[in-house]
Amino acid sequence: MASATFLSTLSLANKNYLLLTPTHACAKGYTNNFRVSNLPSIVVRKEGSVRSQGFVAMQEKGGSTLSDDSRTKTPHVLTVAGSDSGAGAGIQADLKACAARGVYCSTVITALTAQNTVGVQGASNVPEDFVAQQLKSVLSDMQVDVVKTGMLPSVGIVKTLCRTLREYPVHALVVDPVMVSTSGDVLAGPSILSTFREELLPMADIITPNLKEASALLNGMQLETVDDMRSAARLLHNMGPKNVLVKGGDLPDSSDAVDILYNGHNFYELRSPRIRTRNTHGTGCSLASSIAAEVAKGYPMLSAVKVAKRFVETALDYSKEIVIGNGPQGPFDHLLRLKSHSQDCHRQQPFDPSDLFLYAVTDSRMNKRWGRSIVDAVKAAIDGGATIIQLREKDAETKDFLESAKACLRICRLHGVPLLINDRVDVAIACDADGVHVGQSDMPACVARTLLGPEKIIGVSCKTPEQAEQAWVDGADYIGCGGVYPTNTKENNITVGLNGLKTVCMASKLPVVAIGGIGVSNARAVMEIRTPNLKGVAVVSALFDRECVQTETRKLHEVLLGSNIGST
Ligand SMILES: Cc1ncc(COP(=O)(O)OP(=O)(O)O)c(N)n1
Ligand SMILES: Cc1ncsc1CCOP(=O)(O)O
Ligand SMILES: [Mg+2]
Repeated sequence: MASATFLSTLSLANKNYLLLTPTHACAKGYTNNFRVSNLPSIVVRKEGSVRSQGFVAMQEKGGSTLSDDSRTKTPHVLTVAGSDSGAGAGIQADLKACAARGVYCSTVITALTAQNTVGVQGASNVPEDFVAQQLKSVLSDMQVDVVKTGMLPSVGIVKTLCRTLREYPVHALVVDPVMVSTSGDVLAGPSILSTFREELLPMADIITPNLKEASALLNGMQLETVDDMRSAARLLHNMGPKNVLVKGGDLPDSSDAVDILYNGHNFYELRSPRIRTRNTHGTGCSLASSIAAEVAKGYPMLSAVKVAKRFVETALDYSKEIVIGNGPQGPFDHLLRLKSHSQDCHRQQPFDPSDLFLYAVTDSRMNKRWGRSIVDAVKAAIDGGATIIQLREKDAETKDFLESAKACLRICRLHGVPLLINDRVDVAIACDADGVHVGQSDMPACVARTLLGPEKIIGVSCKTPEQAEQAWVDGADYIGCGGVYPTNTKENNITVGLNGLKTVCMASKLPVVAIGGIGVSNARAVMEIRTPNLKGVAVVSALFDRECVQTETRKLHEVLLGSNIGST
């Protein structure tokens, strides 16, 4: 075990590190807080604590000692809990909650349960010595910040955990004293209560009982009001945990969800509107894991609890209509992804380069000039044969842009035409558009990719082979090359001509759409440069600065079909 009480060297990734005692670290300007922004986030703790005797890792370089910011530690939660085969609660919920909250999560499994949305059909405890082995494997190697406990089904397992935590201290311990599943099945019997009270609770930084669990820990005390919850929190605090969160989800006659947090000095009443949903299985596990995640990131307990509670409420609200299983209590979606995928019958198709064939790019000024809404413009372009739409609304207020984008998206989805947003990655995310188009001075494509995820379509404007190469490296799906011809639509835009287009097409590993001054009269000439990855033309004024968008789109469509290039 690394000790903070002496100075030593440690080899990490073939580099030598100095282990600093808390005294050294504080003298260097590190605080006793767990994580300080911009500083290496390895724990510095007071000596004598049962917590982590952590250290600040300092890289030795050429005799001088430099702080190694490049090795910022990943926040790490270890969950010690039971497996839920239905994956709504237990280990599986903990993993999802930690993933959603952006921390690493390792697992020690204490029991296997056969479980679904109806209830718990069976449970089998993992032997104590194998729980001990799992704990040792993770804690001896993986720099765990916070241990979170869930189902601890035997006195022996609780004792094993407490013993191992004394041997391998961590920064914080979050105890969810799971005793009864949400379906009412008993997961830890009364014999465990005294071991909880005497051994586990005194080690905890926070415990998170619901009303039934708080009552069981307090020998059956009646808990029916918020005042009762406060009394329970105080009594539980006397058992040794630093903080107590009594969850009032089961409180009768309350339209709000009220939880009481008590830290021995102050009571905090955390109140939020109750979310009416069937899908609450695993709420307790997820809340405790989320608290653990925020503590692992370095938040103080009150902030951690508030953020965790808000996260779970958001996920519950998002998951209200999800249908999984036939029982009374369904799981919810921690990653806020399942609803749009499962319920949207017009979901996005994977990107197909042939969609670039007739690429219609809207322009708010032109539509205004011709007295049509952006939605009408998009409808007309699709009716005329546009194969992809980009909303390029440079003057729109964000709120109006978002509303229009949502309306356009409904139309596009109905017709199976992808809808991209120009420049505004935020708007694309907010309306769940199919992707974005960004230029060289917009948000870098690699950042947009991180924000949008792997499935969305990203296009990048490129005038040179180098830019085309970078777009590919950044994870773009296509490039827009131009202006091929002079244009009034974009000010100060350099024209690359057909030669520039050809050069970029030949260098590009990505499909290309040509843009700039293109219309019925010259589209054929553009396509005739005959490079296989030129898939189509992107057009603004030749479609939208005209009286009838549908007619102009149809004419261009015919020209492109006539050129017989790029459509496959
Ligand atoms: C398909 C397509 N290609 C290029 C552009 C131009 O994007 P950008 O360079 O960011 O300029 P603005 O359109 O934002 O003025 C485009 N929009 N679409
Ligand atoms: C946005 C853009 N990027 C390069 S040229 C251009 C304008 C294209 O508009 P138009 O089709 O009216 O020439
Ligand atoms: Mg742009």
